[in-house]
Amino acid sequence: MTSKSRWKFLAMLALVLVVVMVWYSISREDKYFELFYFPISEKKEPCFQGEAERQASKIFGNRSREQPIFLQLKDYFWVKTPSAYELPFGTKGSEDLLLRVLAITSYAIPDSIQSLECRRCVVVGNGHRLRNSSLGSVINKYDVVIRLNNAPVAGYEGDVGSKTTIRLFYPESAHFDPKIENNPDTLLVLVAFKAMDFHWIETILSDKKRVRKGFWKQPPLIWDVNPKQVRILNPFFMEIAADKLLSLPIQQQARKVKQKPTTGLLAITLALHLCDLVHIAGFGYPDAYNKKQTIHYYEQITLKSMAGSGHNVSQEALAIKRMLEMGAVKNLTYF
Ligand SMILES: CC(=O)N[C@H]1[C@H]([C@H](O)[C@H](O)CO)O[C@](OP(=O)(O)OC[C@H]2O[C@@H](n3ccc(N)nc3=O)[C@H](O)[C@@H]2O)(C(=O)O)C[C@@H]1O
Ligand SMILES: CC(=O)N[C@@H]1[C@@H](O)[C@H](O[C@@H]2O[C@H](CO)[C@H](O)[C@H](O)[C@H]2O)[C@@H](CO)O[C@H]1O
Repeated sequence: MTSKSRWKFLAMLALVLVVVMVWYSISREDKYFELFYFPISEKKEPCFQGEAERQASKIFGNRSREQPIFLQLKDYFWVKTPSAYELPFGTKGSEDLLLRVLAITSYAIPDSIQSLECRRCVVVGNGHRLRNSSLGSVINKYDVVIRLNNAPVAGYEGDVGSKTTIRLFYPESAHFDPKIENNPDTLLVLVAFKAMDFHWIETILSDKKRVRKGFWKQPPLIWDVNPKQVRILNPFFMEIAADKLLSLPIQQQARKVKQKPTTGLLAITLALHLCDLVHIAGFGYPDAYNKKQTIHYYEQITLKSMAGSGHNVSQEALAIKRMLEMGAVKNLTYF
């Protein structure tokens, strides 16, 4: 081989190598995107009865199958269901307050959900990734749309939809006018973190004397809702989200800032037990060094606002990635 043709040969070899490397990295990226973001088709995703429950048992074990989604009066009135943990992971010590709340609220899963052959659910996180996503009409097509805290819908319908089947909240995160951001039949599901949260909902619903102290932010004192639409989430789901997804210690009395799952991670845990198919949207925080990036789709606040909240967002991201990788949930936004 002359030196000229040797060079030609080497150049060809280098070119082939570059092509192979580019192809390999593109195909890997495709796989990555398929895992953490999946393209939305016009057709409804096929739904398989019991699929989410099968996935849930891999993550959370079989104990969760027997647990009611919402707390029931009979478990506290006729039998005194013992709980191993205090709020937010159990009801130990809060039974009397809880009993009064359960006497005026309901626990039933509405017929509109109960009668579905297969329950397609979407959990809408409050993340900035929903902004300009145009996912509104896609979100509205799910049978059950789960929203969190005071996340607005009015004015953001194009990106987040307008249907709200279930909204998780606690006193400090309750919207002051629940009629604006919900549908007439939205289930308002209280996530209790402390005994005062039960006291708050009782005084609001039975129009008793309000207590202002004991909250980290002033909750509504007048709240125009029908008690029949209020449910109390079984704290068992907080326990398993903390234990199985984040490996947090459940008994942690000595610690100053108690670590706990975010309401969104709790909602995914709930959905895996209530639904047959679980999709998520609007999850994911900016990197810690991204100090100016706003975190919500509806307001300008940064990660700094979450200091002292007791959440480990990087650990949560790993937990969500794990659920995406195993196919337990699918993501409508990127992750
Ligand atoms: C200041 C403060 O305490 N902020 C907390 C707020 C606040 O209390 C409410 O918005 C009411 O005003 O609530 C939280 O969360 P927040 O209401 O912000 O968001 C709801 C859930 O969406 C997911 N999320 C949000 C933003 C983002 N960039 N990525 C996300 O994945 C999370 O799973 C989150 O749970 C909460 O309840 O978890 C957690 C936040 O720490
Ligand atoms: C002891 C106490 O009240 N701690 C408060 C935290 O619960 C609260 O975190 C907030 O507590 C909520 C429950 O009440 C939710 O878990 C929410 O995700 C979380 O951010 C932070 C908010 O800045 O303020 C502290 O004083």
